[in-house]
Amino acid sequence: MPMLSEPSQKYQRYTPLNLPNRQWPSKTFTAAPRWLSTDLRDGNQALANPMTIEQKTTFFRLLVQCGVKEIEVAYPAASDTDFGFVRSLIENNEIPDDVWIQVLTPAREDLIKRTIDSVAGAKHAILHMYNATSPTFRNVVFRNSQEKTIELAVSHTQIVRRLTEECTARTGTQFRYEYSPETFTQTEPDFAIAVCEAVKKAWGKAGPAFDERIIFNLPSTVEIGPPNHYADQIENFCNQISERDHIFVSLHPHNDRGTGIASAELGILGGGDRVEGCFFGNGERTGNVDLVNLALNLYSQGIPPNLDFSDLQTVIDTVTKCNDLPVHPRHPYAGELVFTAFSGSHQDAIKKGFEAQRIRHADAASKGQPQYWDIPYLPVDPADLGLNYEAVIRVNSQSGKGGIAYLIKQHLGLDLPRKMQVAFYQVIQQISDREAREMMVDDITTAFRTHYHFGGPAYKGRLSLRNFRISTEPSADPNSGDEADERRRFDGTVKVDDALRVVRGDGNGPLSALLDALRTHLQIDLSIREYSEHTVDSDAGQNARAASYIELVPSDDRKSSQSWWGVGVDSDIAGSGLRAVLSAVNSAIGDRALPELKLTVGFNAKSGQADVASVIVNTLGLELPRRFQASFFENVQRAARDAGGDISVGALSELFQSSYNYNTGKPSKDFEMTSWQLDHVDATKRVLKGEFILFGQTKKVVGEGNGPLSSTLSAISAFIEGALSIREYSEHSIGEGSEVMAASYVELLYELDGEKRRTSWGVATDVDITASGIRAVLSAAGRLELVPKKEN
Ligand SMILES: CC(=O)SCCNC(=O)CCNC(=O)[C@H](O)C(C)(C)COP(=O)(O)OP(=O)(O)OC[C@H]1O[C@@H](n2cnc3c(N)ncnc32)[C@H](O)[C@@H]1OP(=O)(O)O
Ligand SMILES: CC(C)C(=O)C(=O)O
Repeated sequence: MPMLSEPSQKYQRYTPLNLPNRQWPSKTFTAAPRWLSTDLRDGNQALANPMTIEQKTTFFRLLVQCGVKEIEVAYPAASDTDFGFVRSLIENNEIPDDVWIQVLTPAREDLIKRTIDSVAGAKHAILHMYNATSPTFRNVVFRNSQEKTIELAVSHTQIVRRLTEECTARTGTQFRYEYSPETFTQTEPDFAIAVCEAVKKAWGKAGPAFDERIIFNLPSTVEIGPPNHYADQIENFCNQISERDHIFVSLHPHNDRGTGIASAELGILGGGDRVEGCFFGNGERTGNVDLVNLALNLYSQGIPPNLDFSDLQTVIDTVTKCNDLPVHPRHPYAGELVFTAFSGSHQDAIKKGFEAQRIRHADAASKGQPQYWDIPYLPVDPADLGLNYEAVIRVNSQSGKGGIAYLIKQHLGLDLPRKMQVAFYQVIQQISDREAREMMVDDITTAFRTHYHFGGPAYKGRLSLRNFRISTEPSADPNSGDEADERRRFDGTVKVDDALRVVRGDGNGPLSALLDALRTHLQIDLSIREYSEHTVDSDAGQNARAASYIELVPSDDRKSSQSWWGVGVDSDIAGSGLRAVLSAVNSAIGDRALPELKLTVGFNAKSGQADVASVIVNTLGLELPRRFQASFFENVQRAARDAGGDISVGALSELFQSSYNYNTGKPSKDFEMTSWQLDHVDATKRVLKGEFILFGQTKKVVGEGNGPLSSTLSAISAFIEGALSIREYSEHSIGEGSEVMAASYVELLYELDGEKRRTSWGVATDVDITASGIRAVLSAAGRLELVPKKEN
């Protein structure tokens, strides 16, 4: 049958109360109500497969753990399982002393008796009896008049009193009494009050103390009106009932209209003291009111809910397992999507909110003021519920730059500049549009690493920085007298595709010097349009690193609409900037062919120092320091003159090896180390003992210094005239993993009375870095034509 065009012919409106002085609309929440969980009764009776004793026990323990102090555990007369469950709680001492278990019974003597038997021996129990009071139930279900309905409630309350007192006398169990005029919201208000007055009188023991109060539970058994009507009904009841201070008014909202939460909240404002409900709103039909939701609503208003959901995921997992019902992904607080924003403007606001809050909190902390939570779109902090921020922002085609930047910040620690956010957003948009799916965090960070050639060998671009040195060059105008005019020089080794290139350039800073080097050696002509940097891992103290961001544009078109962004992170600020330049350069060059390093050429009239150094690094793996390059270049030029022009690559590296006695394969050298031992005498004193070949003869040596190199010099000095000192030293690794070796470079200065000072470079490699340093010193010493000490 289709929906009716005139539904008033089928459905009747609720009858509003005439309550001219209603107070609840201007009241606010100040404290949490008492909570009763009816998961194990009203929740359980609504399940296709009611819980087993094991499931009920697990659920009971969870409720206790969350701090629920009144728990309706069963309808014991319904089944042996329910009866047995109550007995097992008591017999296994599962009930803490401050927890009251509650059991429900209809108004039938045999069933009341069995219900009381189920709780006999418990420390505390609430006996809960109900009978329906509304006209339909009176007429249809019970076929009772109003008088008979009151009589049923009164006579069975008297039975409850008698049987509970007998039980107390027998077992010591302390009872409280709860009475429910079932279908309260559909009952004539005056009649509901009349029934409760009669029950109170029949009970005859209600008093003002906590244990003495009678509980009147006023259920919206079926939610038939809006929440303001429920609030009116509760306020009216609270005003009319006698001895209000001898009563706890309990609310028991269902959710047929989807306003169970609102009904409970307005009902509390109307005077309710206590709320009965289920976790995540399980219960008959559309369920009972959700206690988790109600409690966290209070929490988000700064009111302690007296329930602990600090580990909400465990609560969800336990409840869904026991009920065998899922929690909807959009369920307030608990749904898996409720702390998640997919849409761009939400993400942007959340990201800005977190940034602003960090500053606001630091300020409040410094003034000893509360650090209030105020994040757009997030009413509570997921962390308070034991949830992380992982899911706060998820990215799909509806997302914007802000959300993506937030994830990059969260997961890579990088705070992208605004224009770079826009650029990276386009990268993600393209992927997300193309693949028509949500972009997971891994997708985004991988896209970032791939696009910017960032974060490890797997993401390396065509160009990568092997080593570098930045030095200061005096200004081109020596008369300027301005230190700011000093130029910077970049000397470094860059891996270009598969070859290593020694490059150099200068500029007014390290980055422009690198760009100059790339322009000179690789015909890559780009300039910087935007640069920014920040500290990463700022909590890491000395280990903090710098992140740099660079936008490059073609040098001949600084206003170009096309630009390339790059990012670099390094412990050194210059290093991070240089890496950022190469990151952007990698995007800019794409697949473009670069001028090749013609390793077949070796040396010819056009070759410069860098070309020769490039040959050495590619053939021998040695990354010569700049002044070593210059020194060797002079050798090469001399050799080329002698050879009448060009030198092949092979001859060039042989020349290097023979010049510095480096891995020549020749068995004996005039200066070599055959054994060594370095003793650390104290923090600044080392003693080197060993056997060196000096002037072609094996000598036992001893030297002392503050490190291996000075100790080696001291050991040699005993055998020579004049004085040796170290002018420059550097080292680097060659190879990777277990194959790694150390390469050391030393420039020695030799001073001999009456003679010109001489200098020479030496080089050595060894698996041990100390040994490679000692060998490099001997390699340099061997080229200095040292004068042996005259024998005394
Ligand atoms: C709104 C609520 O959630 S109320 C709680 C509902 N929960 C349950 O019903 C779960 C447990 N119930 C049961 O296991 C069974 O209904 C029992 C064991 C209580 C009773 O079973 P039965 O004796 O077979 O009766 P049945 O289930 O058919 O109940 C209907 C009878 O109880 C009467 N009845 C219904 N509610 C009540 C009540 N609160 N007090 C007294 N009698 C009642 C009905 O008028 C009807 O009586 P009739 O047989 O004379 O016409
Ligand atoms: C037994 C009563 C309180 C009940 O569950 C209801 O009316 O929903």
